[in-house]
Amino acid sequence: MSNSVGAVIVAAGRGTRMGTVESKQYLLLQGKPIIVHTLEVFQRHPLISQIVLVTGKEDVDRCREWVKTYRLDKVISVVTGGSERQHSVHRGLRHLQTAWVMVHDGVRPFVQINEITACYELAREIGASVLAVPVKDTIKQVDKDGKVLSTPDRRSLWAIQTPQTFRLSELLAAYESAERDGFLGTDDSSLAERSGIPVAVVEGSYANIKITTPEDLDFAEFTQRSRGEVQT
Ligand SMILES: Nc1ccn([C@@H]2O[C@H](COP(=O)(O)OP(=O)(O)OP(=O)(O)O)[C@@H](O)[C@H]2O)c(=O)n1
Ligand SMILES: C[C@](O)(CO)[C@H](O)COP(=O)(O)O
Repeated sequence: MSNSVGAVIVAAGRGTRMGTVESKQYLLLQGKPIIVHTLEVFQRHPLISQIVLVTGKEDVDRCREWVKTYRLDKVISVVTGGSERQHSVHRGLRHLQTAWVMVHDGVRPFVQINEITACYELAREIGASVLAVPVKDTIKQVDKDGKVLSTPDRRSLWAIQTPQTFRLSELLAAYESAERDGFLGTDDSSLAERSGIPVAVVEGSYANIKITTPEDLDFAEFTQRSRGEVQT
């Protein structure tokens, strides 16, 4: 139990920026739903013993079917999410029984096995970890009228991805505290940070995109095809 690792995969969003009728996590990539590609990476990882999939109420049945069809036997529960990502993660966390948890976006199917391992190892050492990449562009802080306020030093800026790894009990406490205080964050680490949990970054890959807008689908098709060709 002390080293056991579970994953909460969140897929209860509506994908409004993608603009498709079908929610983006269920669009097909090389003939398979994006969410299944994501689940398969965690299913394959030897460290992961349990997976909780969080999805929309109307999608629970088809997700359970895919769990059977694709033999995703580490998936212990398919549960319904909430109106914000944070609520969906919180619901998922309550169903895990492991010591450690990795929270991951269902629409990041290109995370690699070695990245998951590195995230777990750094979390064990530091307390918590997030996968991330250094930003490539210059970032400016801009006010509501479009006026540039400052240019932060790029060397200290990282674009944060998932997985994000924590002790399950500590992350649950951070989620309870955020709920009590009405704090809404855009990632899990921001809740951990405000609870005083030390978090460190693991340098990942620019390929671990969050499929968000239509142009991401071209990249996703290309990446999935080329990875398939390398494996065959
Ligand atoms: N209420 C929500 C919102 C988001 N997510 C999940 O969190 C991940 C990251 O969210 P994002 O890519 O921003 O997805 P959406 O919220 O679906 O996209 P949009 O903001 O364009 O509607 C996705 O796997 C999404 O399904 C979730 O489980 N529950
Ligand atoms: C958690 C996350 O993937 C980190 O990049 C991201 O913040 C989630 O995106 P959302 O738009 O806030 O749902």
